[in-house]
Amino acid sequence: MNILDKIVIRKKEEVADAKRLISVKDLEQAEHFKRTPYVFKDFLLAPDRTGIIAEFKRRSPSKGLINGVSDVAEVTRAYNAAGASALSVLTDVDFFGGKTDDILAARAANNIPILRKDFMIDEYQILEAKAWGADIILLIAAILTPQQIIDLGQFAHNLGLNVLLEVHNQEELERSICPHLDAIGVNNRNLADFTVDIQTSFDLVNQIPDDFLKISESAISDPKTILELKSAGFNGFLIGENFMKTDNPGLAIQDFVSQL
Ligand SMILES: O=P(O)(O)OC[C@@H](O)[C@@H](O)c1c[nH]c2ccccc12
Repeated sequence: MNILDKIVIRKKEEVADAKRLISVKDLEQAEHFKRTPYVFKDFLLAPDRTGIIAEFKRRSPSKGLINGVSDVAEVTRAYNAAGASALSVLTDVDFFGGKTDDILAARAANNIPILRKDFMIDEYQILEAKAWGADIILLIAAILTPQQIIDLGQFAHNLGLNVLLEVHNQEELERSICPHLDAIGVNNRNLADFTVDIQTSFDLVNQIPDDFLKISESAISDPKTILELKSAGFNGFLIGENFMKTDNPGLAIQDFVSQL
């Protein structure tokens, strides 16, 4: 069984447990549930922002522990100050070391869009995202049917949330594209076997219709790569490990941005 299958099996248990602990009604009564989410596009295309979606990531199945000490509010504030267009906060507990409180902490410290980075399989998780103050949810084509993508995308849109669809190849892109998406992300990492190749982004960019924001995800470690991806047509760049693996992720992004 590959890692993605394992994550989804565990995720189903996690969601079932969460549903027993906190009712939909409770989520809907959360303070953040009333706020109007930020619009992803406004920040991704803002001339005074970099297009970088900077990720807070403690660990991953491929790399193990990346950063066990940094504080989420402090790091995300520094990402924001350095010109990140949006923040990505991993909330998966067992495989990525996330905590549900991480989004609440990032939300309290920032006024730019936050992506709830998780393996979404159930509407309940979208309600959680809204209740925690997130603005964008991720739908991963590799773990969802086309119908699930339509249903979850529509559900998120009805709550005013933005939707980022993640694909890894042309087949996933073709079968998953639907109107209930705002952005399409090409993951340069194959989540089934962890191999990385930036070329995946260059190969797929022209297959993505222009009505969606185009985002290149993972394995970006060189400012030059951003310039190349930009000229190929990408609007956004999702970066985690390159910053989080350092002692000071906030300083790392500042240094990176100064080279753009
Ligand atoms: O740390 P990196 O290589 O910069 O990658 C960030 C982000 O793209 C990656 O964490 C990611 C992309 N898609 C995901 C889906 C689930 C969990 C994690 C991810």
